[in-house]
Amino acid sequence: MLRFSRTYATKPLHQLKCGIEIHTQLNTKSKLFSLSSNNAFNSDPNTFISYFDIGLPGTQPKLNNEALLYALKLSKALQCDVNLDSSFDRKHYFYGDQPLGYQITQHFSPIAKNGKLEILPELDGVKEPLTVEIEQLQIEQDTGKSVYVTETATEETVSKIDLNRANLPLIEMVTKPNFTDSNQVKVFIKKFQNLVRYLDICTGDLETGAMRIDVNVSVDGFQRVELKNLSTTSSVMNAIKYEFQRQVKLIEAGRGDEIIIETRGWDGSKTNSLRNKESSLDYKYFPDPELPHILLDKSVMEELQLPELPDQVLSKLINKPYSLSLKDATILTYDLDLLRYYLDLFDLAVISNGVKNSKLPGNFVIHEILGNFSKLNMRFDPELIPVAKINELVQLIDNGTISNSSAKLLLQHLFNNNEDISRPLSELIDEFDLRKEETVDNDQELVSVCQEIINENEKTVKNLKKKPNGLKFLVGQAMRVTQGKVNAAEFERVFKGLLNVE
Ligand SMILES: Nc1ncnc2c1ncn2[C@@H]1O[C@H](COP(=O)(O)OP(=O)(O)OP(=O)(O)O)[C@@H](O)[C@H]1O
Ligand SMILES: [Mg+2]
Ligand SMILES: [Mg+2]
Repeated sequence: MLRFSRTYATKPLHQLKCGIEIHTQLNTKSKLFSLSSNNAFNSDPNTFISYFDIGLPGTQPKLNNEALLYALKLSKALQCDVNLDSSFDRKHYFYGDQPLGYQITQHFSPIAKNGKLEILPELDGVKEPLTVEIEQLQIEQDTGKSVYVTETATEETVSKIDLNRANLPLIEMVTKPNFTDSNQVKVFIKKFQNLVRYLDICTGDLETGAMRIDVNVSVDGFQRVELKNLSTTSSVMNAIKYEFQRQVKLIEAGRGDEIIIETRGWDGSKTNSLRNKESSLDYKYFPDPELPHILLDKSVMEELQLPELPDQVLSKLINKPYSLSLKDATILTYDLDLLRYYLDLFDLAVISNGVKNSKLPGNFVIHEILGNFSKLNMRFDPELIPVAKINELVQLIDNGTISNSSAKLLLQHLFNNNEDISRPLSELIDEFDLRKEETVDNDQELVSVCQEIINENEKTVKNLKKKPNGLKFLVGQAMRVTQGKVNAAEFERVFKGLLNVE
């Protein structure tokens, strides 16, 4: 018989270690070192370029202060030590999409170091807390794009170059290798994405390349491998899992030394070597003589104001007066438009108009409104259903004019017949006969409806002890009979009384 000691059985056999690098493209008005517009996404190739962007001799870089401001905002949000004297360096390599022959980056003296981002059980739904240490932030230029096209006439593959992206501002953020499982990486990416959106410095989208992630993976202290071309969070996760397994197999076969420092790509199902250490370039870094140092006064960081950040918003939402579940609060923080809509509704309905059931705004926005948008296959759009309308609806439920289910029907109607948005709700309520009837409000009436349903569903009633879900079925029947004019909770109460169940 096999015996495992307690520690042996619970300790993972192999230790994963991961550090990540994220390139964040800043949504400034102009490029990093020129005045061409930073608005090139989806436009014709080579239409957003200046002489400097394409590397014409004699042109000189001038730092865009807006990009610097964005970098400082991110540094502050990540609690970094900001460097009061940072500078730019040239990283040399030859490639068609890099016309200068070098990339301007911050190699020797980056803008910020030693930050952190906390992953917390109470806000991020993880089991263990994790402090992700930020090694550094550096400001650098983006490169152009190479596009490979096969000409139909000659069947020759040619490489075309689009320099719209050249010289766009990027921040490279490098974490320490603090991650020990892929889920932590996923949570971190989501958190970072949300952070840059709240700071309004980047769209945070991976699909468009506005955010690009490289992951470094090592196992049991062997060499690290860098993974590139990861354009979705799921490809990041899958690539880490695949690479972990690949390295574990080598280690278990006693071939751990074959794991070499290299860059590997992800093709959707496996990682493939792109370049190894021997072929890695010597970038011959040296300080850019054309760019002055960035000299900052200490007071700049103290005076820099940040907007409310995602973690602060999340804590606000799960506490009074909102008291949302972590899950619902998280959904709201992922979409700034939806968050504003919810807060406006809560303000109007609960704070200004005294709606007693403070759960109604959350239930309507997160479940009903989002549900209707997703049925229509649409992104949330606050224009389609004005918040004032939902405020009215919520009040009508709260003061007992209509039931919850009638309100949901009404909302669905407004989604499907958007022209009715301008009609008063009272008119629609009368038209569809949704007003709660006084007689139905009366317990006697409810009892007789429920009794009839009990008589018609003997089997469900008999099995109720074994299958308590049967109660929901009975309530559903009663709702159907009364066309949703009575709340489900009312019926549940009467059924429980008549059937003597808890
Ligand atoms: N043993 C390790 N296992 C996994 N990751 C590691 C390990 N050691 C370092 N890393 C990670 O590797 C990354 C190194 O990034 P950094 O930008 O400093 O250098 P680089 O990858 O060599 O340069 P480049 O920017 O040219 O890719 C960091 O995210 C760091 O956390
Ligand atoms: Mg790297
Ligand atoms: Mg790097």
